[in-house]
Amino acid sequence: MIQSFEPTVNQPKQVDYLRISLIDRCNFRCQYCMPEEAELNYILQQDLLTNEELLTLIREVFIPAGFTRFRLTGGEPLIRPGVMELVRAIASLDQVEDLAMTTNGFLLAKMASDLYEAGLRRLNISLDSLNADTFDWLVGRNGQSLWSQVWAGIQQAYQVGFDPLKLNVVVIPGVNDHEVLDLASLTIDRKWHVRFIEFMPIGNHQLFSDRAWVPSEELRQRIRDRWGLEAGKVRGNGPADVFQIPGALGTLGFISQMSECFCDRCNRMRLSADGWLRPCLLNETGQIDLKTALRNGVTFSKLLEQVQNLLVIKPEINYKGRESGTLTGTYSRTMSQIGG
Ligand SMILES: Nc1nc2c(ncn2[C@@H]2O[C@H](COP(=O)(O)OP(=O)(O)OP(=O)(O)O)[C@@H](O)[C@H]2O)c(=O)[nH]1
Ligand SMILES: C[S@@+](CC[C@H](N)C(=O)[O-])C[C@H]1O[C@@H](n2cnc3c(N)ncnc32)[C@H](O)[C@@H]1O
Ligand code: SF4
Ligand code: SF4
Repeated sequence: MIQSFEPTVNQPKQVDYLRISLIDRCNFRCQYCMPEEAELNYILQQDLLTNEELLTLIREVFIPAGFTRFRLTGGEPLIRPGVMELVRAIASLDQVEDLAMTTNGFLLAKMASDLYEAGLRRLNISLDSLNADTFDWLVGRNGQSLWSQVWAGIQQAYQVGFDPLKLNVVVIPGVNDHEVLDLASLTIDRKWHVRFIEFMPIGNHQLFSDRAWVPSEELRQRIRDRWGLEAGKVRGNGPADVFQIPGALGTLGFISQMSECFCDRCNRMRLSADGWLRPCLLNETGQIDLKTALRNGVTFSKLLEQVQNLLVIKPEINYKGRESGTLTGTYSRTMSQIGG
């Protein structure tokens, strides 16, 4: 497996990265994603892609279409039955250059070691607060302190050797934005990569209208004022702009889909747990139902052709709604259903 860091340059990217949602369910109810009161129609068991179907699509369609990097997400990927076997099978494919997972970390203390042994090397873990009460409120599980369980999962993943280890923080004004310096300081003597994500209007519209989002540049200025901030020496495959505190072991990433536009370097598509291929997170145009086609016996070459056609038109589909009001529209699938 090839390490995925590369020099700091922004250039148009080949679309070679597939985010796969393994399941739309979750053991958390994050306020910004799938709050307790949200009425969600979960995918029925029979509509989920089976492990075998998913592997077939990766082997026969996505790899031939040029995808070499895969991220497993959800919902919560670690509650997907058979996740370990799936990781092992994907990691063993020769053409797979990068296999990563985005998780809430709750089950990592007991699963990190087996995941590493199965071939996973990169983990992005959500950690929105260092305060147990704020965290429990944010993940919608008041009264049960989950923070220490997630923190133990992060430590375990670090010890097992996951590198890079990234922590994702969705910054919500008045909720956790005052913790930005504390969270940033985690990178000083640990080789962790803390990424601040601007809150997007998918998931909890009420919270978004009440609180809105904090521009990354404002966060950077606070960090600059405290320690100074320089361009990161390495960057990932994704939308984050990478910086670091001078002399720090880790880095700081800023995912700024509200204040900036990184769509010109978009290198990804998304596959939902029920087999819909989506060319853009924030634009619902152009999705294709690969599961139904596969189950109806459409040939692999025909499926490949459909994906290749979608790749051709993806630049036209990439998110263009900033000025035309898409941000206030409602999406038919939420973040937990798309995979972030
Ligand atoms: N607008 C937009 N946001 C994205 C995109 N990819 C990721 N994000 C945002 O970044 C968050 C964190 O993404 P991760 O799942 O950690 O993955 P990543 O940052 O792309 O991963 P790396 O491969 O480690 O760089 C997602 O939940 C989204 O909020 C994208 O293509 N477009
Ligand atoms: C949908 S979750 C799925 C994976 C896993 N359950 C987790 O939380 O890491 C993927 C990412 O989406 C982010 N996310 C969810 N809703 C968001 C929103 N409305 N705005 C910005 N990021 C969001 C989460 O913080 C997480 O980093
Ligand atoms: S952000 Fe992740 S952990 Fe939180 S509710 Fe959404 S899917 Fe679950
Ligand atoms: S908003 Fe769409 S086009 Fe832009 S980076 Fe995200 S997925 Fe790609």
